[in-house]
Amino acid sequence: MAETGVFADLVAGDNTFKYYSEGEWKVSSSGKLVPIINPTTRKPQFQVQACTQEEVNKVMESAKIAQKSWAKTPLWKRAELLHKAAAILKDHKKPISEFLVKEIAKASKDAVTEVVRSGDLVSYCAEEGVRLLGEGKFLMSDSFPGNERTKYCLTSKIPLGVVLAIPPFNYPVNLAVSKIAPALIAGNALVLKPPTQGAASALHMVHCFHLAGFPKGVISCITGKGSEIGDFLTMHPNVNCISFTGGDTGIAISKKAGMIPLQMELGGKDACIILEDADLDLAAANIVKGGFSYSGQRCTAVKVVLVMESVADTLVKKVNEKIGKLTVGPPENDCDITPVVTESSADFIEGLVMDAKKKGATFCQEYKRDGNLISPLLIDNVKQDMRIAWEEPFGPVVPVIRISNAEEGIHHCNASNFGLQGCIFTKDINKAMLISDAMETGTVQINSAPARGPDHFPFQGLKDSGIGSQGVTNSINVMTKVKSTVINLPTPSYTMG
Ligand SMILES: NC(=O)C1=CN([C@@H]2O[C@H](COP(=O)(O)OP(=O)(O)OC[C@H]3O[C@@H](n4cnc5c(N)ncnc54)[C@H](OP(=O)(O)O)[C@@H]3O)[C@@H](O)[C@H]2O)C=CC1
Ligand SMILES: O=C(O)[C@H](O)COP(=O)(O)O
Repeated sequence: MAETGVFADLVAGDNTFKYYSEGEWKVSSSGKLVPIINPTTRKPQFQVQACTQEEVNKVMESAKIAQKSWAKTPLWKRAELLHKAAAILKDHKKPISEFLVKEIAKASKDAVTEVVRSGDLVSYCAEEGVRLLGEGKFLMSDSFPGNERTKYCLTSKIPLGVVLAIPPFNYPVNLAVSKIAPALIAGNALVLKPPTQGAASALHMVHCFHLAGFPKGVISCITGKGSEIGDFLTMHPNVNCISFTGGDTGIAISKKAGMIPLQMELGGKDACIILEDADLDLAAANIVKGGFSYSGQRCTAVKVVLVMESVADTLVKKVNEKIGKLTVGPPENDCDITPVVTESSADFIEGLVMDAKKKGATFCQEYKRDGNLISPLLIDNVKQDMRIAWEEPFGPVVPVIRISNAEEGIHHCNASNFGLQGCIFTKDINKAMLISDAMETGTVQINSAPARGPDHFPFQGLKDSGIGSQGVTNSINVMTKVKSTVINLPTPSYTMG
């Protein structure tokens, strides 16, 4: 593993890494380490520091101080540093991706893609920030009834202060930089709490920002179990904004957080509605890609297929043919289906599968599990009383519900407590638009599986799927607020024509 060379500073011992505070790599005074279990071997692979509350306080204090001078750093210089970090990150895609393979069992080629995509996101954000934050608004008072032109209002976007970023395990690098880059370009300081599974990759990514030369305290990284230090972090008085991606934890955080802006991207039960006129080959390919990439551990995975009864047999056959070609095995071998992240996650998935079996669903493949490795499974004839109709497996299992009209599909989608994305397969764009408008989700894809990317697209969930919107531009907006200065003139002044 990449323990030497450019990453030597963050190594605290054999497969053990430091946390990042005040521009330095440090060992926690707690003397405690948090193990990261390799999902494939189910044995401890790495260890990170279990940071203490005092260490969190120190990070927050230095972030607060550093932010003041960072906000006064010219925008072009902030962008320059981000471009530099992006380049360093991409240069080190190989070692960082190796950590992703070992700690979250992401297939090698997908792990490399995640790091490259992250570098691109950071650069794009630097560019977008320069344009977006370099502009303000100029309003004149006489457009509002009863006013003369005596007031000129100048607005600009200013940073919030300290942004706390908490990403989930499935994209520990990409979903971290999607919070870090917009926060930094906007002049905020950023404190990262990476997911425990994914912390080693995230720490190595943070080191790329260190190598780029960000001033001390502008970016920091606290490690430890969310269940132990999470509340202390999210309720810390120095935090001025929380950007969180993950599961129901986000709902709890939003109830506890103070009066600060929240950006929450939570779970999903993305529905895939297939109409009679759909291109079934295209639909089948997207169900397999959407439902099974990274073993279904994506918030945007296809999590329920709602297909018209008249084409259901043909569609299921086509999907099964493709599932039969998926490779199942370790991430090192670039298999399509790799072990799910934890044993408890595999147990949860198995619970959903067994419930469907007990209630009479049709299994298109035999259910197979070896440790955390679950073989891909399509479950047909799923009924409303089955848990898998409503809950997200976050694993390689896709339920199929047969419907007799589009309204049934829309109804099922909208009855969910989630509302992240959804998709429709049809050749009739007029029908697609009507269904899209009726679906209560943040995004609807027409003739493609749900997806967050490209990373500059808006990405948001309704209902329990989130608060606010992500995507490069929206994240910069969430992490800034508007400041106005009004020039009051003693007499009205009109520009001569
Ligand atoms: N909408 C979206 O964009 C996405 C949504 N998700 C959803 O996330 C879930 C799976 O991801 P997973 O990582 O397991 O999600 P979790 O909600 O369990 O964890 C997400 C992050 O929160 C941290 N955390 C845990 N407890 C607390 C706490 N009390 N306070 C603050 N932070 C805490 C975790 O740290 P630690 O690891 O140390 O526990 C981790 O960094 C699924 O439900 C999925 O749908 C996932 C990806 C994207
Ligand atoms: O966490 C997730 O699952 C992602 O936000 C989904 O991203 P993707 O659609 O680009 O895989």
